[in-house]
Amino acid sequence: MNRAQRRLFLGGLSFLDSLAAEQADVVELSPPPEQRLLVGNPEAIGQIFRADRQMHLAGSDTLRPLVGDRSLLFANGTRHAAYRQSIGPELRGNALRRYHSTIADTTHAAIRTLASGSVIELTEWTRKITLNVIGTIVLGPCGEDLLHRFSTWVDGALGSVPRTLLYRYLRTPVGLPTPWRTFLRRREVIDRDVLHRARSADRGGTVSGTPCGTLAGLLTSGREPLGRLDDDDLRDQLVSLLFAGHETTASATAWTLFWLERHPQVLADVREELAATTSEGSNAKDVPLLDAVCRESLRLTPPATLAGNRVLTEDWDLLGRPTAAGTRLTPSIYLVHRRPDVHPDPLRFDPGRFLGTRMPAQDYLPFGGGLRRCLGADFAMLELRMIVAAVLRSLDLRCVNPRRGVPQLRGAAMGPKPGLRMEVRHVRALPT
Ligand code: HEM
Repeated sequence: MNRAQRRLFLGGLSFLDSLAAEQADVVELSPPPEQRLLVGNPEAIGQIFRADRQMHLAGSDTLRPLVGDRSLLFANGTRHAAYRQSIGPELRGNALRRYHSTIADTTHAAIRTLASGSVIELTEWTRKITLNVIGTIVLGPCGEDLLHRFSTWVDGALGSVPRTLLYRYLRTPVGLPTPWRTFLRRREVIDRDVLHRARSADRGGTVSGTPCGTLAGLLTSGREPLGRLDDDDLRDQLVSLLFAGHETTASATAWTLFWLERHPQVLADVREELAATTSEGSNAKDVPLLDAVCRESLRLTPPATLAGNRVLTEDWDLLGRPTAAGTRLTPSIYLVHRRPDVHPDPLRFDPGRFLGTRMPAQDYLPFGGGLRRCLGADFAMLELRMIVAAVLRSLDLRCVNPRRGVPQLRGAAMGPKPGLRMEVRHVRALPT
């Protein structure tokens, strides 16, 4: 690990902020022969995404023990294409309609637990909602217990920088109890339970409707191009979807609610928009301002600061800079979103940037891009709009400690600092 890499790992966002201040284009994190470049130039990132077929995705050492070696997040070539071909259609277009009631019911249930005057830890609250939603979509109704244990397990590894450091660098299988051994012990139980649920869904035990009523049903159906998955493969895909499908969305929802609370005029305008429609936020066209608010929140505080690490499979030319095969390229979403030459006054929350215009993919990339663009992007936008709309329709929130509304990394995801709290000022009746 060289100095820049150490600064990225230990300093995290403060290091990225210093690079953003100088509008860094390409930063060497480690020298050849295992060169690693952090890329903050939109043109270069566009070039990388367009050449994704010439790249090989290197997984993340932090996430690998969580999601497994065979995770679709790290797959390459035909296997990667098969995962995308199988799962992708379930997470976009008309297929999204069947998730509306899950998102609405889960959000309403979470709102019903709140009384006027109560105080919530914002990201914990949004995380519960998004984990319940993705849990239902992946495994079917699966009860709080399994999801709670899943969440505790992830938290043990990624919940804070010291925890992540211990989990990542003290991976000794024997000796004193370490976070790593606790992690492995918990993983064993979770794997068993997740597989059990998926296989019983396979037998029609818990999932109503078609065998593909859940993503587990789809993955256990044996359909081509994936074919039959053995237990290890199935486990890795289920845990990957549960993980990727809730952490980032929870952060995005918390950020959006936070930014709205900090900008009362925007909040009033969104409420007016909602008052003029019966929409639950499922269709972006019915709520253009709310949609713009969600997009601006993803720009200013992107839950994923980096896209996946791409490794060049042949010599290349990156913005006129000769770059050898084997170089690892990491596109930085955070750096692009904070460039004043791309987003004037980048630290200002201004949803107007997204009203009536489409930003070029290389300038705005909360979901990455190219062949690896987030498979759940459309689903995530749907969920984000629907949760925020339901909250605004039924709750008035006031931030108790806005100073905690600053970004902090949690593994790969960037959320508000833990402990950011909202007081529930007023609760309005929900639709029955
Ligand atoms: C606001 C929420 C989300 C954000 C910001 C986000 C962001 C990202 C990013 C940056 C990537 C890497 C793309 C690249 O390397 O170019 C990614 C990949 C992925 N995401 Fe998401 N994501 C979100 C929600 C979700 C959800 C809800 C799901 C599942 C239902 C999901 C599933 C995936 C999968 C499977 C991949 C791997 C795609 C591949 O390698 O082919 N994500 N996401």
